[in-house]
Amino acid sequence: MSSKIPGMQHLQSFTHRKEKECQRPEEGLKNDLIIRAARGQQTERAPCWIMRQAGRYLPEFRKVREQHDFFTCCRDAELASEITIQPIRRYSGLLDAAIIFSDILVVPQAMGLEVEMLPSKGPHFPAPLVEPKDVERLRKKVDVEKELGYVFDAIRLTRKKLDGEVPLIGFCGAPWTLMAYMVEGGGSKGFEKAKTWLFKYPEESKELLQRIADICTDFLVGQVKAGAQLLQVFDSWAGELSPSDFRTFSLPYLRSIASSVRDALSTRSIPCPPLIVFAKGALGHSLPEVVKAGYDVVGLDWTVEPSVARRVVELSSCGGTAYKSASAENEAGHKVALQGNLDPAVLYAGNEAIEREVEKMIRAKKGGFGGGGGYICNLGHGITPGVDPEAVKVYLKAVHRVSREVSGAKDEE
Ligand SMILES: Cc1c2[nH]c(c1CCC(=O)O)Cc1[nH]c(c(CCC(=O)O)c1C)Cc1[nH]c(c(CCC(=O)O)c1C)Cc1[nH]c(c(C)c1CCC(=O)O)C2
Repeated sequence: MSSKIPGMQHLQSFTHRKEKECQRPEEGLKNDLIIRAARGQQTERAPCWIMRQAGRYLPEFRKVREQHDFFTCCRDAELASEITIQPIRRYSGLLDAAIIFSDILVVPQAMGLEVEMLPSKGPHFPAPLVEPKDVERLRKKVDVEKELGYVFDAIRLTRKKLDGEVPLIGFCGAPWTLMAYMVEGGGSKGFEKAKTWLFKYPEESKELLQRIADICTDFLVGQVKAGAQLLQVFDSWAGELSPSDFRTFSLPYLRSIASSVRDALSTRSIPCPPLIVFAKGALGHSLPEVVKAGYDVVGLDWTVEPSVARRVVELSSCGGTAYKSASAENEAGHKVALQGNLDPAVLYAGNEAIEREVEKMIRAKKGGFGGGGGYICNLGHGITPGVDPEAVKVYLKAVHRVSREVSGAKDEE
């Protein structure tokens, strides 16, 4: 049918060709450390990036924000790419990835909910979902190209500007975390409203969670097509759920996203970039389950001991009895890598404390991740606004030094 429309055939084959031409994420990169580490490989040092690295602790970001509203920054490709590159420029040679400047809440916006960013209060939904019938207010079908094309534009422009210096990470929020915002109407202490949904309307909650997961899948696939070279799913509020509720209301949707993104890309013959999952606060009880959720990398917060996480991955991949059911091989067939996990508050404590805590995080004899590869250094959550940018430099330099020392020296300690 469509091929009868003049010019359509050409357009279709063009789109097809463009998709076919989609590169492997590491192609053209001057620094592919993070891609190799994400695939479980040994690296000459641990690659490093920082959650929320483009943000309020940077004076250059605050300067842009004086002139422009938060979501304007997200929607304007020039501004979003500029902000994305700010930390790469400032910490030249010290950061091994950029993350596209945007927010997890662009997905609820795309679904039809209004979200404002209130100064010093954070996100606010003027009309949150109060009960299941409110779901009818959401768009039935979300066209991600139409609603979120501005993110894809920002990714394309940022890739151009980065010119292969470091890879670009795309991201989305996890279904449970997004549902929590959509129902609470903003940040929350106890998540009473969102949890009321889970306990009072479990089936409707699952429907909503799956709907969000499907949009996240389309959104992540679109980001890869636009040039994202790794993807991270942020489940910032995973730790608010009991172990059993996490396995009922969060984990299945994290799995769904990983497998659907892999399927969708493979159908289009597009190589799947490494997938990272960050389920904050849930790993104390569910690390083996998250390790086998279909991601290449599991992000850890600071409540998990690095050496213990290493053991969980090791044991499950060599058929150890402790976690026999957990296969630590992801779908790409390599051992799951780990990311994390310095307490962001360490960055307030001065150079000596930063050096000491980096040593603890990385040296195996101190309980750290060690030098066995398959490790991406990060904080255990986002960097906070009050951090001195100079402290970040001290931190990054310490990571380079210590991780270079331990790298490959599996039994150095
Ligand atoms: C929960 C969450 C949100 N957003 C995000 C999460 C998950 C990560 C996490 O748990 O920290 C993710 C996010 N938000 C932002 C990014 C950009 C890329 C990056 O540098 O990491 C990313 C990856 C920019 C932002 N998103 C926001 C800012 C600051 C807003 C401002 O400039 O006023 C930035 C730079 C606003 C935002 N957006 C959100 C909140 C709660 C807030 C307000 C408080 C805060 O800053 O943390 C929702």
